[in-house]
Amino acid sequence: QTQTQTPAKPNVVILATGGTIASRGADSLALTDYGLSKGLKPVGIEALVAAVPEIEKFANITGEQIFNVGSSKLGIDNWLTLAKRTNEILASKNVDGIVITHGTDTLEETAYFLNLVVKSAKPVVLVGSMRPSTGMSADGPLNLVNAVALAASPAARDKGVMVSMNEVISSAFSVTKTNTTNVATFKSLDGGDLGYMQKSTPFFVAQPLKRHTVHSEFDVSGLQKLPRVDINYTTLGSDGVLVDAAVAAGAKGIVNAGVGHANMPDVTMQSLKAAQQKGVAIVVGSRAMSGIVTPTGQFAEAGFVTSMMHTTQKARILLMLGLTRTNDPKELQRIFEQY
Ligand SMILES: NC(=O)C[C@H](N)C(=O)O
Repeated sequence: QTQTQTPAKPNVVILATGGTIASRGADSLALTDYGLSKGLKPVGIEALVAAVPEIEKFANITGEQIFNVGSSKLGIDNWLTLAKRTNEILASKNVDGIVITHGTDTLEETAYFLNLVVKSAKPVVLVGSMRPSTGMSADGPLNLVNAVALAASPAARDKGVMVSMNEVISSAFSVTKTNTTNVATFKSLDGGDLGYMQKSTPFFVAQPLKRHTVHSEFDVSGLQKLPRVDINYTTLGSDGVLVDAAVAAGAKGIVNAGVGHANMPDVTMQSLKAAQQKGVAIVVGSRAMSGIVTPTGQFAEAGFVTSMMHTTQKARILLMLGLTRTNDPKELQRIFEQY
């Protein structure tokens, strides 16, 4: 008599950090006012998992509550804790992938940070929801099922940190939140989407070409903090007052969100040059949502680093990590071109 062995299910850990996916509203139509601001305690990881027994189909699940806050309340200390715990979990032979539930407001930032500091090729998937768990047509349950299915899939290995929302798979490098409340809020800028989730199966169409995870030189394992980096937002008629304030506050780096191909008023340029004289690393980027800022003209002459294809919020993260290794503008420019 022969026995056919069913292949063992993958093991996926869900690390829960909070956000709308873990929030409750007063009623099913409370889609923008919910959660702690309404005095309603968040849902814990056990309840999140219990609400979607379908995930058992794809993986054996272990849940862990690491934080339970809205993502606008997270700080750099949370990032370091999350990165260290993620690396610990992924180092285990018994873990095949990880899902991180997260508020959507800063989800792209945490995804990109982890994309640079996770030391594993195993799938890492960030997921959230736009509607609270109690909301009508809540998007959290299907998002969570798809995220687990993606993290359990061997096809998702070595794709860098991914975001799985609304049946789309995005890379940490490209993804950004584009709408305050709509469930289709996450869009991929330069680089495009990685693929789709359909029937809870990943269908990839692309893979990231930028350095990430096991291909990254950044390591936060011994770090307790990151260098302060501030962003200055440029508008018609803006000046350098906030750049000067950032220097006074102890910034080690400043990302200027310029207009167009990183352009800015002359007074802003003067403040950035003065900051550079004091040893502050300057990255010039653009408030435009896509495109490249290459090192040309006045910025190259000033020895500023250019943001390449990073939005300013991601340029800030890359500069924070870059500054843990060097403050040589040439090396930082190399980093902005490779990641
Ligand atoms: N949809 C969400 O998750 C938004 C929420 N305010 C958060 O980022 O925590």
